[in-house]
Amino acid sequence: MSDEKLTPLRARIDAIDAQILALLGERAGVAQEVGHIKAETNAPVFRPEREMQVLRNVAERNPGPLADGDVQTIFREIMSACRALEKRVTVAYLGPVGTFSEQAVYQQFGHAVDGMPCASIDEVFRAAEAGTADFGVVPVENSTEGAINRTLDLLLQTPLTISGEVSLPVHHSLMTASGTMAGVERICAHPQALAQCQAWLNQHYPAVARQPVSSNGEAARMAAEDGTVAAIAGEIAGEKHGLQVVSAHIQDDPHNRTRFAVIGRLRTSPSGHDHTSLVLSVANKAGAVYNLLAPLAKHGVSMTRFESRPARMGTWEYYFYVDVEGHSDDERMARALVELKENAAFFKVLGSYPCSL
Ligand SMILES: C=C(O[C@@H]1C=C(C(=O)O)C=C[C@H]1O)C(=O)O
Repeated sequence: MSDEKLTPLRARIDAIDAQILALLGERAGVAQEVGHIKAETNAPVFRPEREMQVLRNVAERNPGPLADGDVQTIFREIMSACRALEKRVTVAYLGPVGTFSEQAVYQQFGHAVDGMPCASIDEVFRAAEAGTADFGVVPVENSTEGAINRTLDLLLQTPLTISGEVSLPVHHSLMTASGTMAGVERICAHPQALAQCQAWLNQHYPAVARQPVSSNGEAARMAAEDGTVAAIAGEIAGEKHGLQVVSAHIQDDPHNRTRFAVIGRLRTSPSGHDHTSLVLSVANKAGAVYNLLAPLAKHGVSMTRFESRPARMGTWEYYFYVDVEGHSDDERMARALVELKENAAFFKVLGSYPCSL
């Protein structure tokens, strides 16, 4: 390769980088000014609806050849760093480090945040409720395995609201310290991950014992210390513990995704493309659910999710977790919600938030 040809191109890249750097500095200065105004009025630093609008804008204006998703990743980090100049937010998540929940934190907030790994979903709620963390990130549903019931139960009681959602592709790998399955006696992972890889495991390692553990991160940690253990986890968790991949993408559904909720005290304003999450319940009689949901159809509000959970207090039969398109401040939605509330024995708006990218 001739450096003669590369040298002038590299000089151009250096000159462009200098311009980018100067503009980044200018942008950060403006963000600091925003920060001062927010501090005077005690306004929230993190504005998910505004950040989502910026990300949608850059995808729309992207001249190429960079992919929209890559440009958005860059701008997410720019906003994260700018926001950290106003105030660094602390975000609790289901740990340990290296979990998909941690990835979801970075997907929503960028890397200029203080992550707070918690031992359980309950602890994430507690940290956000007590104010030790500004926000929490909890898994809500998986496309293969369905609802994360503990999260649904805790959402019912919490005074927090959902201020954002994150949808992550979840790819699992089988990993060991050596990169081979020689000497492996058990395959460890979180029960959800074992379930998501069930058919693949039955086909490839039917004779190896499967052991559910508290998280995939914990499985990766065990595999790093013990040559008889193989872990199923995301490759980031494997890298953190120095594991090598035996087989990649072993989840039964190649489109496997997990949806996470961002919980906090912040009531997110409309972004123009939002979801609203509700919990409802009705007395157990014929046609009750049909009547309950009628206001949505009447006001043209589309439902994107309907999930039921048995009520364990005895008063009502089921709680319905319903997601609809739009923001609770939208006129049509506000009218539908008033009527829904009249029909419901239990009614709670969990929050309105921008749809994930
Ligand atoms: C600068 C602001 O504060 C934060 C940082 C943003 C950014 O860097 O673009 C956007 C929204 C906020 O989370 C703002 O509210 O506009």
